Amino acid sequence: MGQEGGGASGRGRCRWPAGLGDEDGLPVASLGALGPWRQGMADSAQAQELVYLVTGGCGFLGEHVVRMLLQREPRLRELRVFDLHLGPWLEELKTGPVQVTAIQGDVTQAHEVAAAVAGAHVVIHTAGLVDVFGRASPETIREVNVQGTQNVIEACVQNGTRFLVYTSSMEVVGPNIKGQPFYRGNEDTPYEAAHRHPYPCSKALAERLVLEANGRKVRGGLPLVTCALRPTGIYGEGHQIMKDFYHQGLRLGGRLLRAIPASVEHGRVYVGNVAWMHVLVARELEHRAALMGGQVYFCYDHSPYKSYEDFNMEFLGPCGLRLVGTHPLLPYWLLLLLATLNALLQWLLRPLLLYAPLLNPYTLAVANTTFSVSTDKARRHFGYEPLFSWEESRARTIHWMQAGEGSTQ
Ligand SMILES: NC(=O)C1=CN([C@@H]2O[C@H](COP(=O)(O)OP(=O)(O)OC[C@H]3O[C@@H](n4cnc5c(N)ncnc54)[C@H](O)[C@@H]3O)[C@@H](O)[C@H]2O)C=CC1
Ligand SMILES: C[C@H](CCCC(C)(C)O)[C@H]1CC[C@H]2[C@@H]3[C@H](O)CC4=CC(=O)CC[C@]4(C)[C@H]3CC[C@]12C
Repeated sequence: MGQEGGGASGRGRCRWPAGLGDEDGLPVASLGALGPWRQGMADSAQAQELVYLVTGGCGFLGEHVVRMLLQREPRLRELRVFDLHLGPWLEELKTGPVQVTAIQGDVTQAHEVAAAVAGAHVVIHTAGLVDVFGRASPETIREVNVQGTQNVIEACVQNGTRFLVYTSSMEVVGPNIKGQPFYRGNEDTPYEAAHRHPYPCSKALAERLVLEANGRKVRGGLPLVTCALRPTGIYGEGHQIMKDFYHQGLRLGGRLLRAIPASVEHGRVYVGNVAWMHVLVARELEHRAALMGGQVYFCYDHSPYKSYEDFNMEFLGPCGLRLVGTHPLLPYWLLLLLATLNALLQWLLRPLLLYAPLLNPYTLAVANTTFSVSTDKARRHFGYEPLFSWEESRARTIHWMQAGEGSTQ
C-alpha cells in the first residue's frame, strides 16, 4: 500500500531500498458520532488483552507515549518499555493494574529486539538516534535508525506481530538541501525531498522500510499493517534543547540574541499530542488496515505558526528571558561563517574531544528555512483531534520549565 497522493514523499537523494508504489484513491474514513477516544473509553468494559511494545520508551517522546498508553488504552494488559537506557521513573508505573515490563536492550541487536517483540500485538517504534549536531558518526546513526528499524520489522514478521507504528520525522521531507520553503504543506504537497545529512537520510530510509513492509505476511499468514507518523519539531515537558536555550540565555544575562528572521515559519507540535496520535493510530490500525496501512501522517495540533526562536519565547519569556532584536543581530553570511567554523573545529578537535555546538551549517539551514504543515489527514483517516489545546500545551511546558532547576521565577 502506498502513500495517499504522490506529494511530499521523503524520496530524496539518500540511497533507497527497492521502490514502493504510490497508490491512491483510498476511501475517506467515516467515524460516526463517536471519535476514537470515546470509542476507546466505551471499550473499557472489554478484557485487558493487548500487549504493546514501545521502543525508545524512555526518551523524550517515548515516555509520553508510555504514560499516554497507560492512561488511554483500556485494552492494555502488558506494556513493554524497551530502551538502551531505562529511566528510574518506570518503577512507579509498575504498581498499576497494567503489567509494565522494562527491557534494557539495543535495537541494533536483532536477537534482543526479537525477544522483546515475541508475543506483542502492537509495536510503537520511537527509538532512534536524534543527532543533527555531529555527536555520533553517520555509520552509528544509520545503524540505529535504519538497521534498528529493519530489526523491528523482521521481529514483527517472525513473531506474528501485526501492527507496527513508526515515529518518522518531518525531516524525511525537508527542509531540503536547496533550502526551499515548505509553507503549510500537507502529505500530498509536491516538494523535492533531497538530503545529505545522515539524520534525515536515515529517517527517510527507515520510513521507506516500514512502509514497504506493509502487507508482508507475518508468522501465521496474516498481513503486517504499518504506518509512519511524521512529527514536526516536538516541544513540551522533557524537551532538552529548550533547556539548553534557557541555560544559554541565563549565561547571556537573561537575553537571547535573535539569529533567524521572524518571518521564517516553523512547524511545532506538543509532545502530548504527538503521543496521543501514536496511541490512536496504534488502536485504529486494526480496524482501518485497508485505509491506514502504508500511510504517512504529519503530526499536528493547534500550536501557532512562528519562527523557531519566537516560538521558544512562548516558554522562555515566562521564565524570565527576553529575545533581543526584531531583526537578526548578525547578517546571515556571518552566521554561516560561524557555523562553518564550528564544523571545522568539530572535525579538528574530534581526536581530542567532542565539540558539538547547536550552531552548524545543517542546523542553521533548518532553522532558517520555512517548514510548516497544515493538514487534516489524521482527522479524516482515524478521527484525530489534538488532546491538548495550545493554551494547555503552553501552560504545561512553562510549568515544566519553571519547575526545573535554575528558573528565574
Ligand atoms: N525531537 C523531535 O523534535 C523529533 C523527534 N522525532 C523522532 O521521534 C523519536 C523520538 O525522539 P526523541 O524522543 O526526541 O529522542 P530521544 O533521544 O529523547 O529518545 C530516543 C530514545 O531512543 C533510545 N535509543 C537510542 N538508541 C537506541 C538503541 N540503539 N536501542 C534502543 N533504544 C535506543 C534512547 O535511549 C532514547 O531513550 C525519534 O525516532 C526521532 O527521530 C521526529 C520528529 C521530531
Ligand atoms: C538547534 C536548531 C536551532 C539553532 C539555531 C541557532 C543556532 C541559530 O540558534 C533547531 C532549529 C530547528 C530544529 C530541528 C527541527 O525542529 C526539526 C527536527 C526534527 C527531528 O526529527 C529531530 C530534531 C530536529 C532536527 C530539530 C533539531 C534542532 C533544530 C535544528
